[in-house]
Amino acid sequence: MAPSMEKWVGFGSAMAGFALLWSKLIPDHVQEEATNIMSSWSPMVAAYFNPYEQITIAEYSDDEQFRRNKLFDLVSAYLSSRCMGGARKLNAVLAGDGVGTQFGLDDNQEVVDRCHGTRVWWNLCKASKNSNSSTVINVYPPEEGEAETRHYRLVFHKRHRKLVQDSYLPDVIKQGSELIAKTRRRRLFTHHARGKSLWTAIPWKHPATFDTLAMDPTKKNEIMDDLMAFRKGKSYHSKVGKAWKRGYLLYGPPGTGKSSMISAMADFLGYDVYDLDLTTVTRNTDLRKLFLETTEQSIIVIEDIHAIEDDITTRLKDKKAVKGDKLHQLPFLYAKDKVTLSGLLSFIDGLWSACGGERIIVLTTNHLDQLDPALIRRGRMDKHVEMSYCRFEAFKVLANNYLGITEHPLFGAIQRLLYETNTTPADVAHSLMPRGKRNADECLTGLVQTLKKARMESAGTPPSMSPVKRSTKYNLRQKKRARQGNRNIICS
Ligand SMILES: Nc1ncnc2c1ncn2[C@@H]1O[C@H](COP(=O)(O)OP(=O)(O)OP(=O)(O)O)[C@@H](O)[C@H]1O
Repeated sequence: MAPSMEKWVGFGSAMAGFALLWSKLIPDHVQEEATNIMSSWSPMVAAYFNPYEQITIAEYSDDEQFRRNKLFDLVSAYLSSRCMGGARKLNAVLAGDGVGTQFGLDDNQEVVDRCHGTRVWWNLCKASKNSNSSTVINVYPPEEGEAETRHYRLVFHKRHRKLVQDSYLPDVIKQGSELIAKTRRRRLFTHHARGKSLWTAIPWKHPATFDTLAMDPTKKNEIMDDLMAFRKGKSYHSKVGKAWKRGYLLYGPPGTGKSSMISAMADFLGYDVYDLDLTTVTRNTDLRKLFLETTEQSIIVIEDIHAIEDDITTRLKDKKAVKGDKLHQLPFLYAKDKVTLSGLLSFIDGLWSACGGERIIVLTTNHLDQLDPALIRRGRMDKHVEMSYCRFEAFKVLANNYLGITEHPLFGAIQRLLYETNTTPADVAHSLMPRGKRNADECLTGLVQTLKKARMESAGTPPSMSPVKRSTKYNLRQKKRARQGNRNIICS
C-alpha cells in the first residue's frame, strides 16, 4: 500500500494528545493555550515526520475550468502500458486504433512503479465533489450518480522529489504521448447537452480522401498546399500575432462534395472532426464551453449554416414566435437564451477562440447569398471554396474510382455533355455505380442517356446562355448579394 498522509496526520495528533496529558499538570488557561498551539501544530508535526509526498493530477483542471486535463490522459496511457500487473481491478476500453484493448486502473486502485530504482505509488482516486479531502473542483452540473471526480495521486519519498519532478514525470509524459500517438485513430465528435464531457466520440470512418475527391485538380492542389502551409505554420502564426486557426467556407449546390471535402481534409491532416449542430446550442456561453472542450489538431464543422435561422425560429414557436420572423424582430424573446451572431463570431475568432491552437473551422452552405457578410469575411473565413458541378476533370476521377478506367470511347461525348448540363458529382457517381451485372460500357452509356435527358430538361432556358455561363452568372450574383449582406443568418 502507498504510505498514506492520513496515517501521519494521525501520528501528529497522537503526539499532540500526549503533550496535552502533560499539560494537565499546569493551570487551565495555560492548558487551553497549549491545546490551541498543539492542534495547529499537529499537521506540521505530521509533515515533519512523514517522509512521503504526493502529487495530485485531476481529470479536469482547476484553473482552466472547462478543460480536460491532458496530463491525466497521458498518465492513463502510460500506466496502461507499464504497471497494470500489480492492480487487482482493471477496466478495459477499445484502444485508440479501434483494434486492441486498453486497460486502465479501476477507481480507487493502486499500482507500484519504478523510478530509477526507487518505488512510487499511483492511485486512481474517486472523490466526492463535496469532500473536504479533495481539492478537485468540477464545474459541470452533476448528473445523477455523477457527483464525483477522479484524480491520480502519485506518492513518493521526499528524498526523490527532484528525481520525480525532473526525470520521472517528464518520462511519463513522453511515453504517454508516444503511446497515444501510436494508437491514435481519427474520431468524429458530436456534442450532447449534459455530462462532464460535452462531446462524445466515435471512430471516424468516412472513406473520402483527396484521391477520391472529384474536382478540378488545380483547385484541389491549391487546397492541399494551403492545408499543409497551415499545419506547418505554428511559428508563422505566432510571428504575425495571429491565432493558429483557419476558417474554410465550402459553398455549392447539394451533392457537390462539401462533406466529402471535410473528410478529405481530416484524412490529409490526420485531424479529428467536431460536428457542431448549432440548432441544439441555446446560449453563447455553451458555444464557448464547446469550443474550449475541443482538442488541438481538429476540424470544427458547422454544416448548412444558412439553415440555422429557420431552425432557431421554429424552436421559438412555443414562445409565440412566428416562423418567418427575423431574429432581430424578436429581441425580447432572445434576451436570455440565444446564440447570437456576435456569439458565433467570437466562437470563430474572438478571444476565446485563441485559447489553444491548430484548429480549422469549416462552414458549409448551399446558399452563399443568405449568409451575413460579417460571418464570412476574409480573415474570418480565410478560404472560400466553391464546390461546383461535375466537369470533365472531376468526371475522370469518378470514372477511375468507380470503374477503374482512365479512357473510353464515350469519354468525348461525356465531356461535351458535362459542359452543357449542370450535373452534380453525386449524380454522376450514382450513374457510375456498377449495380448488378452492369459493366463499364453499360454504366457509361447510362450516364450519356442521363446527361442527354438533363440537357433536354434545361432546354427551356435561353439557348444564348451556355450552362457554364449560366452557372458563372449565378455565382457572381450570389457573391454580390453576400457582399451587400441583404439577409442575416442570426442577429446579435
Ligand atoms: N466532389 C465529389 N467527389 C467525389 N464524390 C462526390 C463528390 N461530390 C459528391 N460525391 C458523392 O456524392 C455523395 C454526396 O456528397 P456530399 O455529401 O459530400 O455532398 P454535399 O455537397 O455535402 O451535399 P449536401 O449539401 O446535400 O450535404 C458522396 O457520398 C459521394 O459519393
